[in-house]
Amino acid sequence: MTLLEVSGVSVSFDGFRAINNLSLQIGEPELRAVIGPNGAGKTTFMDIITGKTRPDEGRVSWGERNLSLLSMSESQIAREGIGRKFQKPTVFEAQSVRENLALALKNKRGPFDVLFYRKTAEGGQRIEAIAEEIGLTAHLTRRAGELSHGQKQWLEIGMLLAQDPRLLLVDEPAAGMTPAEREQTTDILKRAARTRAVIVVEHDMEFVRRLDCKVTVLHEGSVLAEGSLDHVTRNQDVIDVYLGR
Ligand SMILES: Nc1ncnc2c1ncn2[C@@H]1O[C@H](COP(=O)(O)OP(=O)(O)OP(=O)(O)O)[C@@H](O)[C@H]1O
Repeated sequence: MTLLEVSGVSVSFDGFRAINNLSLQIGEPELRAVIGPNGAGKTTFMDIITGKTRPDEGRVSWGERNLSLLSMSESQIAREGIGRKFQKPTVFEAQSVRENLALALKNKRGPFDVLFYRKTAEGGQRIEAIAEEIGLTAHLTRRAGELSHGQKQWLEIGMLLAQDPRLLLVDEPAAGMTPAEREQTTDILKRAARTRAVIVVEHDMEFVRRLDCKVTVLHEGSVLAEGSLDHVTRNQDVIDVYLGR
């Protein structure tokens, strides 16, 4: 089913159209990569979905009831189940990996989770399961500040997964990672996208290839091409504006 539908969205900053009549749909579950040259509008696109930037025109509808995200605040959107991973990891460095995950579980969206979360066996099991999912089982007792850059990124992805998002937005996860970390990151994102929608903005083509998913190429605030990576990289417009430079 379609989870997110962006249609005819435009936004200008000081007369410059950063997003120009943008339309795209994301399914549930789905893994989607969004690529495009600098200034194509990738960050602004995510800012619109999360409610940080309000478009001048268009619609953004969400879920089976086609709710308009444009009439919701940033925190309402987060409670709807839209999580965002920024480029820079923001984990609690002085706390252990386990404590970081426990904190994220405690702050889980939804009224019941906040009221009834206890240090229960179930909470412990969830932490173990998430640690397994992000490949940090062997590091649960370590201070987050001691982790490598890649491990911190995984921990933050784990903290977002603890909130059980329906849509996870991930901004340039490969940046600053070693090749081995990149490989593990693609595995984590692919696994996460089995049960939810995950949108990954990424410049690294090798990384996008390994994600092995549908790709949307943005250019000047609109969709230039969409399809498999092979399909879009054969597109002459994509070669001209993005790949051939
Ligand atoms: N708040 C703002 N005020 C003015 N201009 C902005 C603002 N936000 C974005 N822009 C402009 O809108 C255009 C799109 O920017 P955006 O950051 O969305 O592109 P991007 O595809 O994420 O680029 P990059 O790959 O460099 O991160 C750019 O020309 C940028 O300078």
